[in-house]
Amino acid sequence: MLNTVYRLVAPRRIEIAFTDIDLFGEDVIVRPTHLSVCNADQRYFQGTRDPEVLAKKLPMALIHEGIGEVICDPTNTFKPGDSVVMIPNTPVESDEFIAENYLRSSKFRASGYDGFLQEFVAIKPDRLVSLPDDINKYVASFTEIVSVSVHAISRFERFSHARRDKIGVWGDGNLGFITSLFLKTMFPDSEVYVFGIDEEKLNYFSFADKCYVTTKIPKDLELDHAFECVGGNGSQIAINQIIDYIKPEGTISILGVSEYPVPINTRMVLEKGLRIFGSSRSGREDFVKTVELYKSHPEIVEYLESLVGFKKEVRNVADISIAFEEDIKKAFGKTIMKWVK
Ligand SMILES: NC(=O)C1=CN([C@@H]2O[C@H](COP(=O)(O)OP(=O)(O)OC[C@H]3O[C@@H](n4cnc5c(N)ncnc54)[C@H](OP(=O)(O)O)[C@@H]3O)[C@@H](O)[C@H]2O)C=CC1
Ligand SMILES: O=C(CO)[C@H](O)[C@H](O)COP(=O)(O)O
Ligand SMILES: [Zn+2]
Repeated sequence: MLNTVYRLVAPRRIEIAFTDIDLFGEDVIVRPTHLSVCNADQRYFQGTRDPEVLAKKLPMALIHEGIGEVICDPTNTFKPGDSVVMIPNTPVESDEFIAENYLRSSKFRASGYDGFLQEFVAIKPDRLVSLPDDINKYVASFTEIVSVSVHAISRFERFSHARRDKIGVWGDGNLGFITSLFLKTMFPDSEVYVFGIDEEKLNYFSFADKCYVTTKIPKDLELDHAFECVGGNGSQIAINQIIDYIKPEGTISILGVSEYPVPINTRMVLEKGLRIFGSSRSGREDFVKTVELYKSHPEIVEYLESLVGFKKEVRNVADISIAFEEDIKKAFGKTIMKWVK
């Protein structure tokens, strides 16, 4: 079957390519319905990655956050019409100690390998997780970034000491919102404090115990542990501020992506005996856990509705480009493209 793939060939230039899809192989054929834009897509779209990286990874279809409906499944795992979330990480081996998203051999869609911006996606059945029929599809479209938070919090549970009375989250954007919301859900006895730049954005964090603008943090405030969800140029200030406010033996979870190495106050990391760990992407078990949490805590999905930002119906390259350009301008929330057949 002929498939249309929407590939970024150069910054801000998306072109159509045609590929052939085997309907009788081992892949499920999914028609993407709702696709959500990640900051990583924007770094490729705007060409802010290193030119060498762009030269190596383009052309490729963007988007690694998305859901769709099953068209056909030669493996009989899914039925036509099933609503599914697609997992972008694609492992080719397994390891006893190293999670699928950290194996250097794994491929990741929209990072050097075609993402979900295609008419049809051919995908292994274990890279799909069924969604409840009645879930808000705009919210479900960004399940991948939610699963990244769930993954980092699950690792935090393994790495941090058990006094978790006060946990700080730096970043008043999407990842900060999701991480603080899931910390409240997964550690209901902990107080979650959010630290951001903009009071208006912090108003969205109604579930948090306290919110602070980073220039007005009380001097005597102390945290047991903290998450950095800022990335980019803000990473350095955020990580060093965390180091200032965290108690000895605390754990810092780093999630923000930076293009350049970030200088941090290692002297205080040593003096306080801090543990710092990074997390990137997620795997099948994180997606399954995320969908289970949607079902067991339906209020999560309601809170996540606040992140549904600009909705764009897309039919062609021009519509897709508008979605990416509008996403650059938005103040808060996710941009979601809905395919119109
Ligand atoms: N590890 C992973 O697998 C993943 C990593 N990411 C990365 O996480 C980062 C955040 O993503 P996302 O939430 O979508 O992006 P957003 O831009 O929505 O959020 C970042 C927020 O942090 C705010 N900020 C800037 N400086 C500071 C500071 N010093 N202290 C506190 N907040 C600050 C920004 O404010 P302002 O806009 O005013 O600058 C913005 O609101 C990105 O680098 C992204 O690429 C995303 C998904 C998965
Ligand atoms: O967004 C992400 C996961 O959801 C990661 O930040 C992204 O996968 C990093 O990959 P790349 O090197 O292509 O930016
Ligand atoms: Zn992402």
